[in-house]
Amino acid sequence: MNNNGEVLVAGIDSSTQSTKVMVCAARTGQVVRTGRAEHPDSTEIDPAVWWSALREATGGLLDGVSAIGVAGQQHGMVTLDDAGDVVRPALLWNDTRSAKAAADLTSELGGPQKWAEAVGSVPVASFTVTKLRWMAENEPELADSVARVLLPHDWLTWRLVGGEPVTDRGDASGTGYFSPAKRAYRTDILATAFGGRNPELPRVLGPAETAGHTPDGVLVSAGTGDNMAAALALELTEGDVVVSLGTSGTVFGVSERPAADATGIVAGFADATGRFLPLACTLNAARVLTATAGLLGVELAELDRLALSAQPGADGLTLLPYLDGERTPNLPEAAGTLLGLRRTNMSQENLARAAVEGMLCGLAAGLEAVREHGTTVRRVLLIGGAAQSEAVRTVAPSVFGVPVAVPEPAEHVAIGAARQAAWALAGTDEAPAWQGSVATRRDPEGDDLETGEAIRQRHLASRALVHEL
Ligand SMILES: Nc1ncnc2c1ncn2[C@@H]1O[C@H](COP(=O)(O)OP(=O)(O)O)[C@@H](O)[C@H]1O
Ligand SMILES: O=C(CO)[C@@H](O)[C@H](O)COP(=O)(O)O
Repeated sequence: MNNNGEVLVAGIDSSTQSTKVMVCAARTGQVVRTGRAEHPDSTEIDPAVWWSALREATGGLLDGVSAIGVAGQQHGMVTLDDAGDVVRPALLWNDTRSAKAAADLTSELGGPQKWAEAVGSVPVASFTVTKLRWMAENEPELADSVARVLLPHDWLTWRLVGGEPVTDRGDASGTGYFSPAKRAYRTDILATAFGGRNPELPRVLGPAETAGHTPDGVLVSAGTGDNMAAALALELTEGDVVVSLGTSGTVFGVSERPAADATGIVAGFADATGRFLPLACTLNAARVLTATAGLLGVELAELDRLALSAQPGADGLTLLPYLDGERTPNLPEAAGTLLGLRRTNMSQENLARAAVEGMLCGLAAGLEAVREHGTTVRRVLLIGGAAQSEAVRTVAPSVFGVPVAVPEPAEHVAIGAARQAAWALAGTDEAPAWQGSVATRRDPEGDDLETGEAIRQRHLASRALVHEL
């Protein structure tokens, strides 16, 4: 409670690049305090680093807070031994070493269709199940000492409350051994993947259930995956589709029905309310812009200025921005490609524009896929770090071909985790109605739709040419 007698809740977002904290009024969602701490740039990480970041980001902010919710980057493999100690550094969602394990597992279970039916998704290197297979094959002695497997948010929640580890449907649905439709683990799939081993899994809590209490008596909610938390913050209704531009680029909407896409483009996740969250994810989003800015030797604001001073289409330059490999399309070993260079178009402006367009085209393909799988797309809600970019905000409506709204404030994952905490505290059937955020909206104008379509088609043709897709 604060000095005005208002009940306070805290949401924590432990995502790829940083931990963010939002302390909010439980009744309205108004943000009263914020905190942040950075993570190292690596695809494997000792979970103790997340714990230090959580303590740093929350330092002094939790006084008077009645409930906490933790949202985390999805899929990361946290392995614990009998004593509860970490067996090896966590392998993160963007670590592609398990690409072959993913392909092997896909055929062993009878192909993509069987996987989509069993767990809602076809596994790629991001999924926890593939990382366990990789560990079983490459580190069998370490695998033998694994007594329990958790996800990043499960582990942090457990560090806060102790006792029996728990998770929620949303995050569990990204493991590859949980069926969102049946709301149950597939321990048979886990054992097959992990060389016959049967590690303990966290108990799956309902959306408003309590994970436990901190030693100071603060309630901790079930927590969830970062994309699920963002969906909870934005109170999505039919027709709203989120595009999140963080380390990953994600496209998702809330659905009453589970998805089962045998092409593997759309993952059939669960959300944090009891519904479903069909989602497409790219490995290359905000960092395409930071890497391009680095190459050009400019700050992000200057990258924006350069991109906006080039013509749409970057005078024929196309960047396939697979700088960290790619997940959608499934090209884990790919590198980036710049096509269409001419002496006359080799400018900083065109390269900056091609970076923005190339990143957004990857998301446009995801948008098309979620649409094909039954999600109505009336407008895009643009969130995540790179939604702060003026160039991204300007180019997105034409490349996506729909109106784009940019809600404020920006840390929606942490706000969603805080809303879940307020829900668990209230113990009501529905999450508390919060005031929501004001969004600035831009519609495609004039020739934007034709221009965007031409940019998308050129991107797809370039993809097909380089990667034989
Ligand atoms: N104005 C901006 N233009 C482009 N990128 C930005 C801008 N502001 C922040 N970013 C980028 O957003 C990323 C962080 O976004 P965030 O959603 O917090 O990522 P994650 O959740 O994956 O940790 C960083 O790569 C950062 O450089
Ligand atoms: O793997 C996925 C979604 O399936 C990623 O979206 C991760 O959940 C990481 O999110 P960010 O740190 O990029 O927000």
